[in-house]
Amino acid sequence: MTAHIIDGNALAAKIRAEVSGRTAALKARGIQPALSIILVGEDPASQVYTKHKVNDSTETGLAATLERYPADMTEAALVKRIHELNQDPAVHGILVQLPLPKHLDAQKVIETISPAKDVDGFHVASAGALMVGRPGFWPCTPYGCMKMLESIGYDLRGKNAVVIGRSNIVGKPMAMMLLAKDATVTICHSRTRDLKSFTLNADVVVAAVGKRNVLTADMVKPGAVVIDVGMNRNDEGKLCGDVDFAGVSQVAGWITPVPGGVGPMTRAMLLANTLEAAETATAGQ
Ligand SMILES: Nc1nc(=O)c2c([nH]1)NC[C@@H]1CN(c3ccc(C(=O)N[C@@H](CCC(=O)O)C(=O)O)cc3)C=[N+]21
Repeated sequence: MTAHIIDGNALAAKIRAEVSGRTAALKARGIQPALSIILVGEDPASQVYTKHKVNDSTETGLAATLERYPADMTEAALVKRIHELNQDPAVHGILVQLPLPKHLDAQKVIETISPAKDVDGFHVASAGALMVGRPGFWPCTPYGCMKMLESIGYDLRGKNAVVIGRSNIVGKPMAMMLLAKDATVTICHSRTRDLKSFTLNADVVVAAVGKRNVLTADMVKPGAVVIDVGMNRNDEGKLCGDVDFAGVSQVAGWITPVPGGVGPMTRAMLLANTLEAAETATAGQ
């Protein structure tokens, strides 16, 4: 058996096209949707990612501003800048690229972002809203995973979903989104005993650990949907996920590739969240 591939690049392109349409509608009302991205320090991966985000934004008609600050920026200065952006009606979304330099308390910094502009969905208020099913921004990576499931018409009601990983950014919000669709959700993590006993029972597995080959063919129920959130490098320096793709794709029914899976969807959902922020902020204007 060979799994169907869920093409994140293709689905992300579709979402970007929708975003472009909504951007055009806002512009017709004289509103320019705008995203401010803050990058502190020189992390090479962050520089690449933020450049991608600016390019994606420009391509879909959003105005993205990348503000770069030195690695020794103080928390007070960063918080002050975020307060200014919170007050600026021309800015609809604010994103502070992670990781931040060690001397800055990332969660504290994120919580200075107005929840109405928290397009990453990392604010504690956004997390709370997701948990209780109130309106608020959903973190882009798990949100993108839900869109991928939706794209194959997958009905989660009563299904067994296993999330491997319990981060605030992916694992926990992913579990909440699956639960809201009536899946029976299990969160596994580094202290889980006998991971395979859980994954073998899963109709859906989301791997979000950040380690290669966390999920291998012998751990997957035939026909299961496998979503790979991992971003790792193999021995040849090539990008790979948490899932042994070659093996698991022989067993699974559906699988997402890396690259070209969840990554592009994460970026697309950031655009969608920013549009949503702009539409909400300017409703009736
Ligand atoms: N405030 C904040 N928000 C984030 O959303 C955020 C962050 N900080 N810090 C870093 C992580 C990582 N992340 C990725 C998004 C897309 C790809 C992506 O598009 N990957 C491509 C490959 C890109 C490549 O070739 O390197 C793919 O999987 O096909 C990767 C990684 C967002 N993050």
